[in-house]
Amino acid sequence: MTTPLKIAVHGAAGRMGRRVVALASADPSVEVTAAIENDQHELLGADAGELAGVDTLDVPLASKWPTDVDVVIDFSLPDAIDRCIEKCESHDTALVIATTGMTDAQVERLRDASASIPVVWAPSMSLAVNLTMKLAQQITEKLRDVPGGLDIEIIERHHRFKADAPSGTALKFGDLIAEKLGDDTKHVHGREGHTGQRTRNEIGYHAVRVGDNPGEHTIVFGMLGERIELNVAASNRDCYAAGAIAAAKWLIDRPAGMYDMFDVLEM
Ligand SMILES: NC(=O)C1=CN([C@@H]2O[C@H](COP(=O)(O)OP(=O)(O)OC[C@H]3O[C@@H](n4cnc5c(N)ncnc54)[C@H](O)[C@@H]3O)[C@@H](O)[C@H]2O)C=CC1
Ligand SMILES: O=C(O)C1=N[C@H](C(=O)O)C[C@H](O)C1
Repeated sequence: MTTPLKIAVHGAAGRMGRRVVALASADPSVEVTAAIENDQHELLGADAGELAGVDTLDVPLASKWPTDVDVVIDFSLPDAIDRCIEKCESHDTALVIATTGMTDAQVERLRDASASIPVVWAPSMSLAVNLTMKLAQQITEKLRDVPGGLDIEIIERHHRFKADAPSGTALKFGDLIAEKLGDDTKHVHGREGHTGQRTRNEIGYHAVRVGDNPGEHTIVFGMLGERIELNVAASNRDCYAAGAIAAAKWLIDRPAGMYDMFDVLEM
């Protein structure tokens, strides 16, 4: 048997961090060796397995950066990202980064780091979401020049606790669709007041925050006379956690570089 991949979960006490710990603890090919949290977290010292609702792992929630780790899986907050990138770089550790809402400067910093460490960065680790992104691009390509015009709007729904809007996934859908629409695409966030008629080159974004929704995206392709709606919805967070663990396993044999879930899923 090969040695299990040593994983550190960054943001281990969060909604996603706990699911990563839970799924990883049931997978013999990986081992959670560290559970990183912010230095003010009230649960520091608690066992990461117990927090995740599985067996005790003897891995305490800690803020100190661990040493013996193959891959860091990050589901945290933008404020925590600078340290995470810096530590992965200085420890020469592969990084799967799932946090959304990063600033442009942080994305630049991540790109710099990927010159020396392998990084998977994706706003959604879900197989279904990434497949839907490809479908959205295909539909856009086919309908872009349809007589009467094509209107594309992205509606995302998430739980009330989500801190960023629109979702990272909605923004990525928009960027991928814009690649097929052309350079003059305008990204329009919500509409209010006397907006005038919709222009032909815009993508509209609408962020709904309700209850405990773990993530849902609907891409509306509206034409005169008919429309297509692509809907992809999570029933729980395990699609993201499983995707992140798959990304960690895939990443470990790669050279330094910036990868995404299309690379991991070979799409
Ligand atoms: N790429 C993907 O597939 C997905 C991405 N996300 C993103 O992941 C992020 C986390 O989502 P949730 O788990 O729902 O949020 P959450 O708020 O439940 O968890 C974030 C965790 O990060 C911790 N944290 C804050 N500062 C830290 C620091 N300095 N060091 C280490 N940990 C720190 C918090 O204490 C908290 O436990 C969000 O940006 C969300 O949009 C969420 C689901 C899927
Ligand atoms: O915060 C969440 O929950 C999610 N965030 C990601 C995003 O912003 O795209 C991915 C997923 O939709 C869940």
